[in-house]
Amino acid sequence: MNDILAVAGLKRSFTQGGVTIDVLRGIDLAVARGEIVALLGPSGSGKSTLLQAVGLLEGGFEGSIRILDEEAAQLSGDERTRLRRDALGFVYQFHHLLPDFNATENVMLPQMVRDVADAVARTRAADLLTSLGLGHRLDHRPSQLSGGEQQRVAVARALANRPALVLADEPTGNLDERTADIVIDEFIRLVREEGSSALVATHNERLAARMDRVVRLSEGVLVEVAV
Ligand SMILES: Nc1ncnc2c1ncn2[C@@H]1O[C@H](COP(=O)(O)OP(=O)(O)OP(=O)(O)O)[C@@H](O)[C@H]1O
Repeated sequence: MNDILAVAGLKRSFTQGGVTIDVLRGIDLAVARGEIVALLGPSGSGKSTLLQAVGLLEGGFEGSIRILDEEAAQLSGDERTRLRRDALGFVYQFHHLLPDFNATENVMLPQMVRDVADAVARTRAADLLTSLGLGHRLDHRPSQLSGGEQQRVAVARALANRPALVLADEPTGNLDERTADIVIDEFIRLVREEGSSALVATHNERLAARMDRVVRLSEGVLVEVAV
């Protein structure tokens, strides 16, 4: 079984003020080991909703989500947390780095949660940051970094625990075009080097075309897009 992620018949609706919107109407999606898949779709089409379900951050959906062959619906809360911590990495539009910690410490943190020894976590953090061109910024706090640098630290943090799958929600949405290109290329390179896989939500077709495969979320279902 080579799929890191297998989603089948995934549905999610929201009801507010007596009105129900069917955001996900039956999503089928597989991400193979080593594959980088772009998830395209206009604002409000449900990209974040899908990533939150796959990231085991939200319940309330119908259908099947299998990560590394484990069916999410059959797991207890603790088991879901364990699977999320061990198998998934996250990058968001805003970096969400801790302001009082420097770049190295921010990348060490997810490793500390998994009881990785301090020295090992520090070396891993420095290696990742150096690979992303931040070897001269290891001791800088987020406020002392540019937007592109902050986002690269967030990428390093997402990969720190060697996740099988990285979920990225508009990872370059806050960056100018040129910086976005650089960060997404670095992201793709590092995911490949690390032997990880990724599902990347974006509304940017140009960035999507750099990935292995593109799917588009439209009217609550996914359609494959030729690139
Ligand atoms: N908790 C919630 N309660 C009610 N409606 C919600 C909730 N979360 C999302 N929605 C609705 O679901 C739809 C999809 O939202 P979602 O954030 O997944 O879209 P998106 O494609 O990620 O958009 P964007 O590109 O703007 O981030 C929207 O119409 C939104 O209003």
